[in-house]
Amino acid sequence: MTAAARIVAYLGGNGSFSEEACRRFVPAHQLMPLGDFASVARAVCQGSADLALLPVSNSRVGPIATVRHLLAHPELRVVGEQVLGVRLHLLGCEGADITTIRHVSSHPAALIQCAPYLDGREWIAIPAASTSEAARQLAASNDPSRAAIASEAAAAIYGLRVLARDLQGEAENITRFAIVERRDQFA
Ligand SMILES: O=C(O)C(=O)C[C@]1(C(=O)O)C=C[C@@H](O)C=C1
Repeated sequence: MTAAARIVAYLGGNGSFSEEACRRFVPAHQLMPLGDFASVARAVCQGSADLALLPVSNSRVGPIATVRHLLAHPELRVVGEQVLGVRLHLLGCEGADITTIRHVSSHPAALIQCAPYLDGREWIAIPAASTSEAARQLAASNDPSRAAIASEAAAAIYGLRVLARDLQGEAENITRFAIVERRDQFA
């Protein structure tokens, strides 16, 4: 990564794991949250962002196919990699507890990471654009039959309660992030 980079694009809004990765691994950069991985990659290709952080693989899920595909774009190059430990919690609104939940929403990668916890529960899993978006939508719905799987930071930001902690279980749950630049940026 070069010293000249200033704007970093990433998936999610406040409280996403990608945001946590940005704050840790590329601090002092201006954050540009976007709604999906393709928009993040496009922002770097088109020059509206100087770099991007994208999750490339997870210790439970394996490679994140969509992101691998985007990173094959000839205008992009990976300039660094960092790993983030991911702790996933079940969040609910006021009045919710484990017995009121019927639907659970999160990013598909997070839902897979929690499969051992979710298996055997008769909850309907609803994919969301990111863990933080699942938390934001839950807070807006204020519906005690719904839950989101997201970070502790997302619980605080969206005023949600943590109903159950560490759904990823005890084994290490690590997501590897790629730091990406436009290939010709400093040519
Ligand atoms: O949804 C988020 O919070 C993200 O940053 C995405 C993402 C991913 O796609 O792997 C990042 C880290 C975790 O593995 C779960 C979700």
